Amino acid sequence: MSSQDIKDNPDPTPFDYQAEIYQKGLRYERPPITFDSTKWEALAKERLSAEAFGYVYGSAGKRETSDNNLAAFKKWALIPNRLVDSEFPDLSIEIFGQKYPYPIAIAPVGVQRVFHNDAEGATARAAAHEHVPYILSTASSTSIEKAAEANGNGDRWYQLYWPLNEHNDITASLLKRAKESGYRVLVVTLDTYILGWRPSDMDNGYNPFLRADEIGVEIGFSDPCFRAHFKEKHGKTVEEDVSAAAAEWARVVFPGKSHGWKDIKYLQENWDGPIVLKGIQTVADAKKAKDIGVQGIVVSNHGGRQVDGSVASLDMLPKITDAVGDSLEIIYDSGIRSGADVAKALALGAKLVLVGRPYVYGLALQGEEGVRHVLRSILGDLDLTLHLSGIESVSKSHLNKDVICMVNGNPTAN
Ligand SMILES: Cc1cc2nc3c(=O)[nH]c(=O)nc-3n(C[C@H](O)[C@H](O)[C@H](O)COP(=O)(O)O)c2cc1C
Ligand SMILES: O=C(O)C(=O)c1ccccc1
Repeated sequence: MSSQDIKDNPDPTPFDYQAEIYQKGLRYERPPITFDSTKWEALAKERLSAEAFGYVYGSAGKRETSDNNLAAFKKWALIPNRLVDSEFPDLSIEIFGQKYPYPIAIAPVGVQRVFHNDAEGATARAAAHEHVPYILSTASSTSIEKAAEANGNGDRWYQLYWPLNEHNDITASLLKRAKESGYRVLVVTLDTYILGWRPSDMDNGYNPFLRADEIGVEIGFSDPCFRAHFKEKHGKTVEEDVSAAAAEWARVVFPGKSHGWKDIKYLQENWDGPIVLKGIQTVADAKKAKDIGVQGIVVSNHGGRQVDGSVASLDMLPKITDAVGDSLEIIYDSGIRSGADVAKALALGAKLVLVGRPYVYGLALQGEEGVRHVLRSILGDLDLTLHLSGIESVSKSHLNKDVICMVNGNPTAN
């Protein structure tokens, strides 16, 4: 066997991955990146510039929300059940009418050229290889079409940073491009109509989105409607003044003003497919999402990057699931760092969980292979965590109070 073993196996299960790692270990072959998920951040810090690391690691204000997100997972504990006569767990889920082998997806993350030259292309390829849905950010360094090409036969979703109504023509153009390039689900991010107060980026004077070297503006610069708008307003083409064009694109997608609930209708009229609202943190908003007729929500606080001093996203998950879980698909992000974290979010009501910063660290460390490593690590960890807890499938762990309890509190398991 060669070091190509894992790559040559077109469909290794997470368990195959673990077995091959130990076999290679017998031949003194060590994996290029650690399996200790708590170390990826520090390794990425060594690799990236201070600005780039500050950008991904950075959070709003004193990092309280970010810290709360991580601490919230420690308030819950899995409870292993014994003598459950079962095979390896079935990790598959069905969401929006499609079956997926695993309950995780790639969170939308902008400006990926900051982290690796292969940028979104690497992430989109890694996601397709690992059969994990890929979500492309509007703030990407790669166009909608090129990311789709890299993602190939993978399942892809498009995350919209939503221009105000006066720019509905640009919104319609982005949606049309996404549809034509095979993006299936529309994810509308509601919590970032302007960037939060982020001390690390401000200390570095660093906003990659404003940079004219096409780090986060590729989707705008390749959009015919945005190009026409820029020409009309500035009397020049995008290429004739890339700095002004980058600033204009930033104004269009981060206008500093939020839409209202009534505006969702426009998206429903212009997107033929499931719509998911990302950034929901209250039961009241979850109910509004349900009433307005979208298909899903992402319970998320943007990894604590927007509002400091706020509630952990995980703390809101059970409440929101109780209120709307039977009428909407509930997706979760903010603070997922390991397989056990995924298992906890599933038990507390999420159908699907988005992995954010960890895969960005993988991308920084080793491009496409690094992202694949992080996804396989989290999945392998999840697989064994469920199996060794006597949980036969992801669907059985969903909302199952027999597999999770609160530490130092209730509700406890039976
Ligand atoms: C560097 C970075 C860029 C991000 N860019 C976007 C984005 O363009 N669109 C979006 O909806 N969310 C974006 N997010 C938020 C993620 O989708 C996700 O909500 C967050 O990373 C979850 O928190 P966690 O990574 O701490 O688990 C970004 C997050 C990071 C770390
Ligand atoms: O940094 C972020 O959290 C984010 O959403 C974003 C905003 C602008 C450009 C790229 C990502």
